[in-house]
Amino acid sequence: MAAETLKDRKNGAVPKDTSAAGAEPSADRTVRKNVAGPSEGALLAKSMLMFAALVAALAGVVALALQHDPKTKAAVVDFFPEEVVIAVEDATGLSLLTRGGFKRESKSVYSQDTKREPSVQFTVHFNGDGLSEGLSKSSADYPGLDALIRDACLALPEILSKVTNGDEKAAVQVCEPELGAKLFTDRGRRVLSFFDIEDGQRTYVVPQGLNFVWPLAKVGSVWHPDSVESPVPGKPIALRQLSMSPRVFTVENFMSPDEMDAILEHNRELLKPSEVGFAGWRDKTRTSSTAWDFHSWAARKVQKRSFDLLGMEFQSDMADAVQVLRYNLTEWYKPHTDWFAEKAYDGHDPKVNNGTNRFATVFLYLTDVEEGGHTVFPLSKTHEGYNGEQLVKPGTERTAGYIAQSDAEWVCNTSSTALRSEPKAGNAVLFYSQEADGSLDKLSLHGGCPVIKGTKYSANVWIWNRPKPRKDQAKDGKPANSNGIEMRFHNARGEAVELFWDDGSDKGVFQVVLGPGEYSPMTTYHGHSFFARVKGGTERIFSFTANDKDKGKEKIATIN
Ligand SMILES: O=C(O)CCC(=O)C(=O)O
Ligand SMILES: [Fe+2]
Repeated sequence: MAAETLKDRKNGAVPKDTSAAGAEPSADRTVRKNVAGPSEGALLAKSMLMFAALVAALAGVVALALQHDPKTKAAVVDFFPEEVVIAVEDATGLSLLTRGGFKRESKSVYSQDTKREPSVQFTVHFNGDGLSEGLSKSSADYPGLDALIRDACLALPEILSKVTNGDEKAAVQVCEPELGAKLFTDRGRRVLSFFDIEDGQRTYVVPQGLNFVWPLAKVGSVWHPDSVESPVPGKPIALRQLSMSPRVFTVENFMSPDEMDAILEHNRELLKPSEVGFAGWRDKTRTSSTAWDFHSWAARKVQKRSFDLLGMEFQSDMADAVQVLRYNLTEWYKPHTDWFAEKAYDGHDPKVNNGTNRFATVFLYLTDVEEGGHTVFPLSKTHEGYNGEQLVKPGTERTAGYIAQSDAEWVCNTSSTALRSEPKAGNAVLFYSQEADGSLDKLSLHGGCPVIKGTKYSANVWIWNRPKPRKDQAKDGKPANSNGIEMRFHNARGEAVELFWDDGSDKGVFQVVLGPGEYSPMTTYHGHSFFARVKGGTERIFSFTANDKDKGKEKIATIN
């Protein structure tokens, strides 16, 4: 079975070639102006654009300008292809005067002129952990940032051992900045030198192999990330924490009206029922319509902004195409996880052998919805307004991606206290499919509640923790969409069943849980066999082998 089969089932139509991403948008060139006064920074940035060589001269100019005070000296202390930092040394030591230019990509390098960095006090916490006290550090105690990162990372052995599954050798490696251990501020800025840290700030160490996740504060807290620029002047992007577990945030002011219009314009005519292959038939777990947007400038721009939001470098092979959705009246998407639990490709577990899976979803609200259409998180018990009620049947959370129909209906019901994120044009909801240590988060179960009034347009930006598996890594070696057999399994029994791909082993390869009456679409190939068991049972109650003669037909395999 190909990896795409699972995408088909979970998320609708699968594009033929996810690498066919089209023209890259022009890079979001962000002038960093948090340190310098805006006018100095902007001026400097302009100068640099014209002549990089001017940089050195500029430092001289600044130095000259300051000559009236004999105690001050200026020097270029940090020079990247796209950024310059000029520091002024005065009686109190080195203090930063100005910084301008564009995002840098290289590692921190220190000045040739002066190796001194500012002396700052700050705390270091582990990735994602906004709740502990953290380790108190002073830049003055370290010869450089790398030494600090290594030391702070290794000083958190208990958390570290979760990341490395207790492997001490691995712990030394994942804490090594040369190999990729990083430090971030509590505003999502990658720390490349001590200049990036403000006195008293919290910072987060991210071991090699992991990505930064937004640390948890108090539910209801709001902050403005440094990692991303607002597309709407005067309306800064704000992160509002909705839940601790799963890790969910509203992202306010994430898109401009022009961007939303452009995405809608580009995709309106392309929307098709979310499950492909069978004209006129809709899987009842997902009734929306879908279009995959590889090309529109706006989708690419918002996708890139989503990487910025997450503090990650944009990499096209770490994202799916933007998936645009339309929900008409009563349409919905039953709760599910966005990550792939099934072993459709080698290495679906991010914690094993550099595995990769979906890491985070930035779910875009492209229109307001008059009523309904909320994104619901049925397993959250850490949000405002939750009253302790039993939202889903006990045990559901042990079966990733499964929820009983009646529970799904209940959590969308306005009288339940489940966490629901309101669809509001221009906003997004950010949630993580993985925990800060790289494990898949079963509690990230979520769905789109039925639209009660109006139409909901929205879109998924999916970001993976590492480059996605190549199609030829699918378990059966068959590349995607290689002329497979499109079919559906139907559970006609009154109890939930588990479907397995028969790989010849006793256990088989788990595919999906089918509740009573449920269907699951599947792309498979001639000769491939499947079997089913009653959920939790051991006996095989059904078997099926795909046959090429079923190609192009509405093949349904009924489990009864
Ligand atoms: O429509 C929503 O609010 C959520 C949709 C969703 O979870 C998905 O498309 O994967
Ligand atoms: Fe989803």
